[in-house]
Amino acid sequence: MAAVTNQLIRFEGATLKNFLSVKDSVSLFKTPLNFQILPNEKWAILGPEKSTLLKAIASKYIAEPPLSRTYPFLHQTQWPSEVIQFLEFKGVLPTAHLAARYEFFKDEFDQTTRNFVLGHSMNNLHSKPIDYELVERVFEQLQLSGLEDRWALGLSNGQSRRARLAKALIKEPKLLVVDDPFLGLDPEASELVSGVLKDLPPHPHVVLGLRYQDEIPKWITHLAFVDKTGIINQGTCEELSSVLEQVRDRAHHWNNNNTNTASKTQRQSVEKIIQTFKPPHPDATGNLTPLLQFKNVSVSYRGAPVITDLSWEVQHGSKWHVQGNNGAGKSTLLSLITADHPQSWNSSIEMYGEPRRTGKHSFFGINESIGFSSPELHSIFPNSRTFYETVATGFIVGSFITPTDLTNVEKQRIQTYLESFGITAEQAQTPFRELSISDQKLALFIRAIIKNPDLLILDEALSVMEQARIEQCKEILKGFPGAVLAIGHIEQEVPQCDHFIKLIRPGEYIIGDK
Ligand SMILES: Nc1ncnc2c1ncn2[C@@H]1O[C@H](COP(=O)(O)OP(=O)(O)OP(=O)(O)O)[C@@H](O)[C@H]1O
Repeated sequence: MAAVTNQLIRFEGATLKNFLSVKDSVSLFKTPLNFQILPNEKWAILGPEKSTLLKAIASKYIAEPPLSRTYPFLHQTQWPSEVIQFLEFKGVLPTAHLAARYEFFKDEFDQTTRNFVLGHSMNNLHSKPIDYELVERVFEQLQLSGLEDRWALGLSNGQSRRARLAKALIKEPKLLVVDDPFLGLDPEASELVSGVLKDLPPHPHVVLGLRYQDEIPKWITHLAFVDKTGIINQGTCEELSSVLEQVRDRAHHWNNNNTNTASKTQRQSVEKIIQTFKPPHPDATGNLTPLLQFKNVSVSYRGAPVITDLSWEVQHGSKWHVQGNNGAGKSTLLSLITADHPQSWNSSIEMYGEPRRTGKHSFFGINESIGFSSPELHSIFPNSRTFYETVATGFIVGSFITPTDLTNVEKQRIQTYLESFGITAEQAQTPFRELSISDQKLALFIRAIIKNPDLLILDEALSVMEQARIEQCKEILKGFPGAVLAIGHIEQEVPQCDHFIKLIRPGEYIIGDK
């Protein structure tokens, strides 16, 4: 490799190891890494192992031999780990439990968005005092102005992602590594974040992690594709454009390409599971009461309305795309249904034709017939559960404890789903923390559907998955007889729906057919 002194980062025959892992002798990639980034280049890393390479770029893991990974652009007195910010978005800000976002006694425990962003910046990376001008600029650029005094945990998914980026930027890193920068962002917010990352001055340099199906920002100059073997392709966007097309095509035509995925017989077994679904019973007059009804429902936070006079009916088996920009109130709406929201105990909300009432209905009773997956759930799910255990927790409402008394039918049902997704026995026993983010989401998806719920809530449930996994989940949902409410900003990541509800602003909703 040519000796260029101002390289940003250089891997030369580097073998990476995770010294924290029990398998500490195993290298993370099968082949050594040879890779360099120059300061005028803007790289995006793609592929199933993108997060591993991004972490390696961000100075995580051990590189062997010791000088096989270097940061020539850094002053020798600076430790890479102190001047590099690695940002990954595993969902909203982690909380102790799901309902925490919506609780009212939060002030004494929580912090404002401003304090969250400033964090421990007094001890910032260069031990410099906070640059308040930079803070103001970053708040403005990321359109966080107006949210400074709001409770950080109450921020919507998209708002909290922008707040985390702000937090990283005001630490004035020299290198900013961002995995999945656009996930969960509405198209406007994606453009905003892309613009901010593009216009960052040479310091910090930026490296992005993207999925094959993502649109590559025009300002990205180079790409690297990574899988378990290591870097399989690297070069300029132009050089790799046809390879990228081929990869995208392969994923897109997953249904015609059965390698490494479910066989026809396995898919048939899943169909059999779904056929065990109990159909809804019509009343004495032959009418079917809607599964869910909202009758002029309103929600506000400290007087600020989020949902106003919403009336909406969800019929058994109907499939809905819940749409709206970041902060429009989609998660609030769904938390009303799952009774995670304090204002869920509201007689204007009816399920199976019965108005919600405290005393008559309980959180557990309500959720008996609901399955769900969301960014909130993803961020608090216990890391030590294996893939299999994660799915098994779906049989018990509101619990992350693995049931010890699964029936044979339940065990068989889990097995069938795992086989249908091509999950090997070894993967099934892998702890959640060691699964790729795509497979973590898959485990949560199967957990949501495992008990054949009457209502399946998929809040960005397919969003971080690899394309082939998304297609597999969509395929299963096509035959799913329960009702589905799906949130997703990218159409490709939303299952096939017949209806949509679009939240525009409080009091303004569009409800229609797709
Ligand atoms: N506990 C709370 N206190 C104050 N405001 C809140 C609280 N929870 C949510 N909000 C605000 O209500 C609005 C709606 O939030 P919600 O999470 O429902 O939006 P969303 O449509 O799901 O957004 P996203 O697409 O970003 O996930 C946001 O402005 C959010 O900041």
